[in-house]
Order: sequence, then structure tokens, then C-alpha cells
Amino acid sequence: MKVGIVGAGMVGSSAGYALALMGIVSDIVLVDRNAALAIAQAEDISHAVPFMSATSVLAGDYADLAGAGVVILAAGVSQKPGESRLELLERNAAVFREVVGEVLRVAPDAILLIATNPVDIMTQVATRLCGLPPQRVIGSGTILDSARFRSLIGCHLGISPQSVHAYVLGEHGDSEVLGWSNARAGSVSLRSFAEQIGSPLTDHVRQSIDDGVRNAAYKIINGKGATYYGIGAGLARIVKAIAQDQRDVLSVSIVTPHIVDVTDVALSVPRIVGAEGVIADLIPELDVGEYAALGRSAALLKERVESIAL
Ligand SMILES: NC(=O)C1=CN([C@@H]2O[C@H](COP(=O)(O)OP(=O)(O)OC[C@H]3O[C@@H](n4cnc5c(N)ncnc54)[C@H](O)[C@@H]3O)[C@@H](O)[C@H]2O)C=CC1
Ligand SMILES: CC(=O)C(=O)O
Repeated sequence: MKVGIVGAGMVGSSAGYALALMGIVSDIVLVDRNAALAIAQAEDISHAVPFMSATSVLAGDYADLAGAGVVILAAGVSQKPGESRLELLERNAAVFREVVGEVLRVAPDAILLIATNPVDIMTQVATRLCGLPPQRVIGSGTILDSARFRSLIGCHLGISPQSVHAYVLGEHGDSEVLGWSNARAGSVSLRSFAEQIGSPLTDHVRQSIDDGVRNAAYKIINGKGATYYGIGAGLARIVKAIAQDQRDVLSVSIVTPHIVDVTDVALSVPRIVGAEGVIADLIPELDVGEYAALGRSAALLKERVESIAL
């Protein structure tokens, strides 16, 4: 499969790097309005390829995306220290007005994979602009937040994050909802496992994990200006599910007809992802507080998306 990446900055190049190391696609094409940057990133990534795979990594223009199975959209501005994801909306919607049509013109059959923030609203903007079915316009959503959640829980319990089954729901942003009530360690409920090993999930532990997940991006951006390795791997993971028709359960964002009391809003819940994009949703059972918080997150996103004229 050929994968296009529009936006060859930190996020786009990290996704390209992760994909090249994984060796799961045949071709990667990097496109950026800064052509010299795309050329330099492609050349640098291609020098990692001989160690790990045989993926072709090139820079190109939109015409070179023809035949792509997936096109990742990572173009646009990113947060400065202290800035929220939602504050990027107007500027990145303008970028998408330019980019989405160009991609569709040459790669009408591609699945669009959105990374640009605020990713849920950008997913809904892209869906409106391209007219593809929502199942084929997928935002990375909370895949990164769920990875952060699993990682911190795994650390607390002393187990691999891959053995932690836990999802962050709703917005990829400040209103996100950590799904504590249905999280599991292996096949055991998190609460039960934590008590069995003598490391209970006290309010203090939960608060510290919540802060570590919800505020990870702010902390990393304060320290090094941007986040990119985590999302790069997350995007590659979604591409793998599509390229290999894996039918993995991943928390990703698509326009969802109905969630709590809100209609037609893009946000994340666990969904089955395969060759056709999103195949089905797996709405988890939530406790009363989580359900109400998911409703608030959905309402906030809906209000913001309605403020954007296309
Ligand atoms: N979904 C997620 O979990 C995450 C999303 N992000 C978001 O990803 C986006 C990219 O972040 P970075 O790569 O760090 O930024 P960056 O500034 O390093 O790269 C953005 C690239 O987009 C290009 N670009 C801008 N307008 C363009 C256009 N009209 N056509 C083609 N290329 C264009 C720029 O030339 C630049 O190379 C941001 O919106 C950021 O907030 C960042 C981290 C995680
Ligand atoms: C920047 C961003 O969205 C993140 O790292 O979560």
C-alpha cells in the first residue's frame, strides 16, 4: 500500500519514520508546502530503511499521491506553550480548505487519516469538505491519550501497557473522559487487580494518572516545543489496522450520528478499524459520571464545529 503524508513537519515525519521502521507499507510519499522540508525528511527517513524494511520513502507533490490507500493529514499549525488545541481551529480549518480538495482530486479512493489539531473538529471539517462516508475519514482522536492512559496504569500496576485495556473517550483535548470503570488488566477489572497486588487505585493515584494523561501535551510542549513520537506511532498503528485489515479495536474519531444526547459530532469511542476504515463502534458501558462527562465533551465539540463556516 502507498501512504501519503501531507504535512512533513514533526508529526508527519514521525508517522513516516514509524511506518518505515514497521515495514508494513510499500511506499510513503511526503508532501509539504515547504518542498525542501519534505525532501529533507524523506531523505533522512529513507536512510533508516535499510536497517529495518524495504519501504520506498520519497517527497512529492499532490500528483504523487495517486493510488494511495491512506493519506495522513498532518499539515497546519501546532500549539505554542500554554495554547489549547481548540485555539488552532480557525487557522487549521483554512489549511484544510486548501489541502483536502487537492488530495481528493488525485486520491479519491484513499482513506483520510487526520492528525491536525483540534483533531476531532478537523476530522468533521475534512468529512464535510470531502463528502466521503464518515467511516473513511478517521481522526487519530484519543488513540494517543489511550496510550498515555495505558502506559501510566501499567506503570502503577507493574505490568506491560499492552496488557492494560483502557480507553480515553470524547475529545482529544481538555474535556476528554478517562474510562476507569471499564478498564481491565488482562481479563480482571482494574480495581480488583490493583487491590489483589496491594496497589489500590486511591483517589490520589487516579488524580495523578488523570493529570498525566490530560496534561501530557502541555507538559511536553513546555519542555521541547511539540509532541510527535507518540502520535507518530499512533498514526502508524492505525495505518497498520487498515493496510492489514486487522479489525483492531482502537479509540479513533469519526463523525458519529448519535452519542449521549448529541447528534453528528466527531469524537472518539473504541471502534473496529480495518481495510474499509471504521467498521463498527464499541460503545463501552460507563458509570454515571463518565457518561455525563462524555455528553459534556460531545456538546462542547458540537458547539465549536458549528461555529466553523466552510
Ligand atoms: N492528533 C494528535 O494527537 C496530535 C496532533 N498534533 C497536531 O499535528 C499538527 C502538526 O504538528 P507538527 O508536525 O508538530 O507541526 P509542524 O509545524 O512541525 O508541521 C506542520 C507542517 O504543515 C505544513 N503545512 C502548513 N500548511 C500547509 C499547507 N497548506 N499545505 C501543505 N503543508 C502545509 C508546514 O509547512 C509544516 O511543515 C498540529 O496541528 C498539531 O497540533 C500534534 C501532536 C499530536
Ligand atoms: C499535541 C497533542 O495533541 C498531544 O500531544 O496530545
